[in-house]
Amino acid sequence: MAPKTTVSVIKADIGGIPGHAWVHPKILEYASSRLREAVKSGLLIDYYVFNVGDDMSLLMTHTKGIDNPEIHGLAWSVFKEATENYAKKFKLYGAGQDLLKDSFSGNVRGLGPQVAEMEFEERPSEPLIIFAADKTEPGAYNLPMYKIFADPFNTAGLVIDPQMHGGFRFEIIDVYEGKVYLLDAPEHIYTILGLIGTPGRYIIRRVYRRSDLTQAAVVSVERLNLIAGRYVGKDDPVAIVRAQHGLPAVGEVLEAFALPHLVEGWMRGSHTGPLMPGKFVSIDPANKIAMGPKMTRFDGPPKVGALGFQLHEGYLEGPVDMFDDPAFDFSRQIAAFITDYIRRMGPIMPHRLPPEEMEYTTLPQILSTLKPIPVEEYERNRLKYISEKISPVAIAGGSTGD
Ligand SMILES: O=P(O)(O)OC[C@H]1O[C@](O)(COP(=O)(O)O)[C@@H](O)[C@@H]1O
Ligand SMILES: [Mg+2]
Repeated sequence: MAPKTTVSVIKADIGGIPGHAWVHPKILEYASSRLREAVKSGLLIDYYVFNVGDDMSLLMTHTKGIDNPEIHGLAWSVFKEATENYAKKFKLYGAGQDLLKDSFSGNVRGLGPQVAEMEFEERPSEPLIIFAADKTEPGAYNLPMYKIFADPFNTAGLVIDPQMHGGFRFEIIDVYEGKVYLLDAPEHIYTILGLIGTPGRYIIRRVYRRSDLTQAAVVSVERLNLIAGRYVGKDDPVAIVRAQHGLPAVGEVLEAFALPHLVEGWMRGSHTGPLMPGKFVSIDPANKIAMGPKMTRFDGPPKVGALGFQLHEGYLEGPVDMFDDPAFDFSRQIAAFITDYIRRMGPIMPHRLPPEEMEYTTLPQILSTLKPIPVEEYERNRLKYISEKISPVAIAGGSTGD
């Protein structure tokens, strides 16, 4: 059997410049130098460091398999030391934000960083697209993943290519209950949609070609708020998709991002907004660094970046910035238009998220200071209540400052 290659993407927000907009170039340089050493020592075959917004991703190739303590340990130490030596020193905003626990015990899952990893035997040619998004959550990939692997109006190959005609198997995780649903397209598409239409809870985590169980995609599914029990930013997710030769073509993978669908996240993790396909600002092949899109308007809008590679024996040829093309300018304009439109709703739902999703934000702290009056009691004494100089509702639990 041919040796297998593992592709790991581990990402964390360890501090932004300014605020939550971008990653400091020195942090990317530091991470690149650490991963270069890991190549020299033989732990990694190849790597690339990049960011989208304030999240830094470490793309690493090796032969150690998924969930490997040495690979996870390397990522953890890069994030930890970059936090200590750069983010804290420069007083970057939210230094160490995603490093939720102090002790590392072999795996970064559950500690804050997002992880997407896949181990596979390389095909004769292996195109890969790596996605990273900021100001949103793992369920943001539900709709594109569904389109790529189950929607013939997106992916012509589902109709035309005999290797794909048997469809794909979706692994969907319920992040609240810790349960997995395995469902097949096309037979179960209505059930799949019934689940993934709730992207905050049911997340497409892996996709397999049914004819031979080739894994085609993996998405990171860590939910920070569920780990931390409080608002610590959104779970800006990463994903890996393999393309071509019996899997969706590169263009079919990208097609799913042409219409900027609405996702949860954006400002304070509390708003719905369009997922804009973003362009990278610069690519530095010598240092293996790609500097990604910035978060600007209302800390967004939520953005996704896509880097394309050809993989060979673990080496990464590329990247190609896949959304840096006039074909996606129109998508960006649509996203800008939706941004402008939806922003006019201000703090009103559905622009602001529903109460269940606000549970982990700071809004409950504000609302809990109010002491509303029972309706009957109020109706009996309405004149007394309305004549009070300052609202008796706000005053009862301490002024909210309104
Ligand atoms: O840290 P603060 O000033 O309380 O602000 C909350 C911040 O949380 C965020 O939602 C964090 O975004 P990230 O999840 O990308 O870190 C920003 O939109 C916002 O600026
Ligand atoms: Mg972020």
